[in-house]
Amino acid sequence: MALKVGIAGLGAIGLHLAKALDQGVEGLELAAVAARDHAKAAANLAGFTRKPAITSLAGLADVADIVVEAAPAAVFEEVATAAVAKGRIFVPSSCGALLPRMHLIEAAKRSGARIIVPTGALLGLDAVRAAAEGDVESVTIETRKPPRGLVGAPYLEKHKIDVTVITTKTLVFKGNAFDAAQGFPANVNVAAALALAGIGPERTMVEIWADPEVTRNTHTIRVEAAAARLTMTIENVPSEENPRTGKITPLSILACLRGLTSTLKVGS
Ligand SMILES: NC(=O)C1=CN([C@@H]2O[C@H](COP(=O)(O)OP(=O)(O)OC[C@H]3O[C@@H](n4cnc5c(N)ncnc54)[C@H](O)[C@@H]3O)[C@@H](O)[C@H]2O)C=CC1
Ligand SMILES: O=C([O-])CC(=O)C(=O)O
Repeated sequence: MALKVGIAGLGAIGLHLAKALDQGVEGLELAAVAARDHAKAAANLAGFTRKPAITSLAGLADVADIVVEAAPAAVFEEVATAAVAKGRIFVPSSCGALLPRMHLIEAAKRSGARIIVPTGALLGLDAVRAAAEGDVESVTIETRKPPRGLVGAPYLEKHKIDVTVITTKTLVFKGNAFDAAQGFPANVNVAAALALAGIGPERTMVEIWADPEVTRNTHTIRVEAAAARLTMTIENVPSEENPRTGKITPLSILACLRGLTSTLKVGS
């Protein structure tokens, strides 16, 4: 029997994922979505072969085996708490919001839920996890985004940094992954995923650059470990709906969901 999928948020990630699931993915069935604007959601779902139910954020966990969160970080808790309490498989996009809520992992242990953080807009988490089974000296991530992809970040507002007037590449943040995720909740979920894969949010170091010369959301990770040295870069095409979000993100989540049911699974 197919696993039922519920998606919170029908934006750059959620709508693409919903469309892909509606086109048919073996072992998975789109059962429900939660959206802020129900009329808009109904219009977006009009052409779907099998229309999913439209539920509340918490209501997804009542009907879905797998709850994918693809909404703003501000509503993360509502989706996550219900999914974990009901023992579902919870797949967060806003994984930066998980860092200050690690109690959800204890709650998941009690309920039998699983929390599966997708690689999302990043790369190489298989190698980082493997390296972290041994000794790791350092993990860093350098993120470069076109300035418009950083607008609205609470850290920039707090420090009165106006990225729209930047004309040369500028380092706007340097610190650990925990602080990066709090200051840039819509920009560096990748840093949170990297931290969770490797040596944790306090030791994972992050640089965020506003760079008018880049057209892609670019992330470079560097790992110094006893077993290997890794340097990897991904250059993501920003999505039309939300320039903060790379187009690869819904594809990565789809690949992650396929891995939950497929007979052949590649990568750790
Ligand atoms: N893990 C990763 O690698 C990445 C994570 N993200 C994160 O994923 C999340 C989703 O990203 P996008 O799809 O680009 O955002 P988006 O802004 O395009 O879409 C979010 C959707 O959630 C809806 N929404 C807002 N409040 C809601 C509510 N109360 N109930 C239901 N729906 C609600 C909005 O109407 C919108 O359609 C964001 O937190 C983003 O920062 C984005 C890119 C990469
Ligand atoms: O899409 C990207 O390049 C990364 C991103 O927004 C995030 O990690 O939140």
